[in-house]
Amino acid sequence: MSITEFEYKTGFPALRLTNSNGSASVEILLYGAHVLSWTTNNKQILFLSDKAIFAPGKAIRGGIPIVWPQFGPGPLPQHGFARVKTWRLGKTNTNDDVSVELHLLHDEDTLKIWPHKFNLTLTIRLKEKSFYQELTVHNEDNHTFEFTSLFHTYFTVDDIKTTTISGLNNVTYTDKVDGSKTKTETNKTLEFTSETDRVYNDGGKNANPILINDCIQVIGSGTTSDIVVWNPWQEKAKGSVDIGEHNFSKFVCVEVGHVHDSVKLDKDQLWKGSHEITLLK
Ligand SMILES: O=P(O)(O)OC[C@H]1O[C@H](O)[C@H](O)[C@@H](O)[C@@H]1O
Repeated sequence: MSITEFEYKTGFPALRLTNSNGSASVEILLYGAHVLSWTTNNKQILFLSDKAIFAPGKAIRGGIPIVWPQFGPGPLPQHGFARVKTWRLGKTNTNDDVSVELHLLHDEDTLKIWPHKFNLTLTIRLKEKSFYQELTVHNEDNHTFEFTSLFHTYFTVDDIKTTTISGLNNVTYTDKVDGSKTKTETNKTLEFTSETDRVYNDGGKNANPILINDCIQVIGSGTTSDIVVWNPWQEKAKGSVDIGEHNFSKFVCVEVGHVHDSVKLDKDQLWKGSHEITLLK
């Protein structure tokens, strides 16, 4: 079991966590507390675009961006600022499962655009077949603040056209590619034939775990029970500088979080949200 510090590309301090027999590893940038890669059983689970842009202030296309304190468009930049800030390494543990804690504290720049004092801790834990992330939000201000939060995970798939997702049957969702209409999932298994951008409200309350291709299981916590499912499809991927037409079929985003409404966090209070991803076979 080890934790190694290294530099990713030029100027991006990074960490590599490896389990005891070397069969699983994860790579994390301090920039965005961004998980770039998770391999287990010699299989890369996450998708990272070959056109991803690594530059200060830019979001990285692929891996697991942390969406906080705002999901989607709004008064703040799209998906908030946590994914484009540099986090600080805190506690590490190599005794049981290998894990690290990363921290992000409010600063002059965040206070200018979001006038609330916060302290975020992201715990990342690697087990042999699974990977766990937990975000703790501490309200360090003297008033209540609100936020939405999401683990924006990009999963690598052989072909989006043959990809299936199960576990969402009967769950209500907002269809962002159909005028944000509210619908109920009628399919036992979700398949992809066109651009898909859906916010399943309280998806996680549904007792079923989410399964991607019957092989990867995704589970949120009680506080993170919404599931966003996204693939931009060919045209939008072509128009996106950091995706590219050739990449649209290679990934699906299955994102666990709390986005159907805002979390209201009182002063001095803590909020925790997590997800666990397991390779079943
Ligand atoms: O391009 P980004 O800002 O990273 O957002 C990528 C996607 O994130 C989520 O999945 C949203 O539901 C989509 O509407 C959005 O297009």
